Amino acid sequence: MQVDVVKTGMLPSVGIVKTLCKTLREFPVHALVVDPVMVSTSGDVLAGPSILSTFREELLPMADIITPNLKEASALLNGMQLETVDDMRSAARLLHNMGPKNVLVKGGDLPDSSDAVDILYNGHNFYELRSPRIRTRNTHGTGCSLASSIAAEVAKGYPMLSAVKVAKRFVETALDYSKEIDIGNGPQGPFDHLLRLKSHSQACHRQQPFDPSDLFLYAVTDSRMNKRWGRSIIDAVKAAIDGGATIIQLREKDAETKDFMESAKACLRICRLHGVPLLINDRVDVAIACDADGVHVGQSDMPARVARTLLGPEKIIGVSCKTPEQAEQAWVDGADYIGCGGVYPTNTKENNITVGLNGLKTVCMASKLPVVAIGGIGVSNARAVMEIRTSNLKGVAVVSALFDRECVQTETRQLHEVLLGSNIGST
Ligand SMILES: Cc1ncc(COP(=O)(O)OP(=O)(O)O)c(N)n1
Ligand SMILES: Cc1nc(C(=O)O)sc1CCOP(=O)(O)O
Ligand SMILES: [Mg+2]
Repeated sequence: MQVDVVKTGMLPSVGIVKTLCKTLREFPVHALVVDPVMVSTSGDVLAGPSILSTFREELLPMADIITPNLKEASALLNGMQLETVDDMRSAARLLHNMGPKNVLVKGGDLPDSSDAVDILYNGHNFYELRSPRIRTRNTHGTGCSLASSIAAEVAKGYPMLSAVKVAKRFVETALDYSKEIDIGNGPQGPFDHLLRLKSHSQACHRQQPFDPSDLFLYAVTDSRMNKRWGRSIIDAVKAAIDGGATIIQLREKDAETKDFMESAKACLRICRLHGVPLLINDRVDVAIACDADGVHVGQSDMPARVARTLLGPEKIIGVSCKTPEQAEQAWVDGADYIGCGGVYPTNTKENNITVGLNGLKTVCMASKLPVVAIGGIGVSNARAVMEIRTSNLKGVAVVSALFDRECVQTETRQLHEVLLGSNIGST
């Protein structure tokens, strides 16, 4: 049997570390994930300092990633004080000099931080991975689970940054899901890894984790418009993809649930063929039932936090936001992106408040999440929207300018050209 990825946990003696390194030299693997377990989250010392030099000299240089917590990073760096995110960056750089390809310094124990901040460094770039801190005593085993999840993602073929993001999201979602569990009397309780089995959403066949550049040309369908122009939702989706749409949302307000599910399944097959994510508007149940790539919810729909628990860590969740406060909440709730509008007045959504370009800019600047602009956008004004030039504005979401037209493919292609000409949003 060929082993692709090895993940190490507690290695309690020099002899064991040396045997492991010798075996890995003899039987090389695609990737080695080293969780340098020395000090547990609860503060117990799990491996003595005598093995530190063997770690530094033999094991770390072989690793594709190491995942120390603050105490472990400090122990590997001769007791270096780690109290701020800047300290974590310095530690990541120093540890990288010891030879691993990637270093993930986990800041779960960082004092005075309302977020859980981890620093990933690959020798070229630092990635500051933040998520809301989940207040619970059920944190036993989070470090091991994170490293194991990274190993599993790498074994599935994902690049390291994606693997770390998915693993972090998994741990965060599992922590949140199991924060109320009350087992035992110790200072820490366990968390429940099986949330996805329980939420019936284990199947995820999307090829890639969410990439914010997918928001570049976001086509949102409308059943009334398709009816008016005598085409099926499936033909509309095909045409939009052929014209260059980079993500599709099915916004079928009038559809019967059964018909909606059938159309969604057919659209999903087309989207998967083209590597284009498919989201469902409002209907988390339909998204789960047809294994869509995610959902888009508004302020009066199912809260994103609940949708996240139901959908699991890998599905895409977008939230409509008109204010910085809503954008902050979307981030706290575990959304992947926000939709901000109406940038211009629209006839597609009744009584929609127009926030204008200024409102869009204000929300973008406040948002920690990528943003897609929506509302009254088409070829004539898409460039002006993208020219507000905030780095997290990734694209435009459009309904009528694509679907209330005779040829969806031509309209989409033209909009695609305008967006490419604006040379923004694709980074
Ligand atoms: C990308 C994107 N942004 C905003 C919306 C609007 O969602 P919501 O406020 O829930 O309104 P409805 O679309 O459900 O009428 C969206 N759908 N997509
Ligand atoms: C669905 C939707 N949401 C909006 C918001 O502001 O949140 S505006 C909107 C309708 C967008 O349609 P069109 O591209 O035809 O203007
Ligand atoms: Mg909605």
